[in-house]
Amino acid sequence: MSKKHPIISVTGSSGAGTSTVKHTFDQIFRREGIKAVSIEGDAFHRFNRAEMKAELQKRYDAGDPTFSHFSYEANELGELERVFREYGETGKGRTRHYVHDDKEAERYGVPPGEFTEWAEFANDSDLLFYEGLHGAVANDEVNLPKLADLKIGVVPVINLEWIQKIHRDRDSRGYSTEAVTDVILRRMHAYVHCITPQFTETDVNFQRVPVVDTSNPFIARWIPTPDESLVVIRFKNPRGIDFSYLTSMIGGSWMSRANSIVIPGGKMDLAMQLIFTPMVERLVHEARRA
Ligand SMILES: Nc1ncnc2c1ncn2[C@@H]1O[C@H](COP(=O)(O)OP(=O)(O)OP(=O)(O)O)[C@@H](O)[C@H]1O
Ligand SMILES: O=C(CO)[C@H](O)[C@H](O)COP(=O)(O)O
Repeated sequence: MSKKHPIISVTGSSGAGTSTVKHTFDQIFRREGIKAVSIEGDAFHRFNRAEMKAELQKRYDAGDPTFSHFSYEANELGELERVFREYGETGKGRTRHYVHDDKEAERYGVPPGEFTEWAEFANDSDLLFYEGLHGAVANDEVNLPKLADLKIGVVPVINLEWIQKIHRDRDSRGYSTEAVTDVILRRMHAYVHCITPQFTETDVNFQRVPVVDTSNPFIARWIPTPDESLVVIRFKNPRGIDFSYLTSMIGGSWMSRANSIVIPGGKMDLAMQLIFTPMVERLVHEARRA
């Protein structure tokens, strides 16, 4: 935990919607005049695309079919922890980008499947914002939840998560449905062992639940829209959360448990703004006084 240089960590599986949540935070930062530095989880992959392919084959040949980008060992989590710690202590740090597609290649000047060089953060930021696969990992080697001040989980129910991943990977990254299906299958072991445990560490989880039939996610023609879904929002520690304010401001919402509310899918952006604006303001206010 860092008072002077706070860290917000948004964690979700591939296709869960963490980039979409980042847009909402960008709006909060802009409106509140907050200077945030952002890092992407994919920057901390251990291998570039060609190296990863070779590593997968090597491990497969050695009898391990479970290795994937979700595995701890496929990522530089020690380096991520070092960046969190350094930022918390000094406000400094570094990151890079993993380039996924031609559009990003044009933007960063590096071919798809490669990393950019590491670059230092801009000076004088108010907070660090992480978005990716492993922002709340606590294992024998690292403890990221201890270093982050606000931890958020983005976890659609799994059929929806797969639909979102299939459509995003097909439309923007040029993969076939079959290729994405193979990746989903290969990642399942690490999904259970490395991804899901993080959502008991997070302070607030957002779980999008479709209210249309997604029983065969591999043939879904489009991603269920916000109007075709509900979102369950669960607070790890409900103390201090003004549920009656939230349910009165968010039309059609209700409490489903003492620490959870359910909102219409189209109100997710509004709910995030109502929930996180005061939390972010408090973090930055305390940091400026520290
Ligand atoms: N709340 C939502 N309502 C409707 N569609 C959504 C929602 N959240 C995400 N999506 C869609 O799901 C797809 C994946 O979302 P996004 O790119 O944000 O995932 P991600 O978690 O950042 O993935 P990755 O980490 O692999 O880049 C996108 O097509 C996005 O438009
Ligand atoms: O989104 C991902 C993980 O969060 C990607 O699957 C991972 O970054 C590998 O990317 P690519 O298939 O483009 O090499």
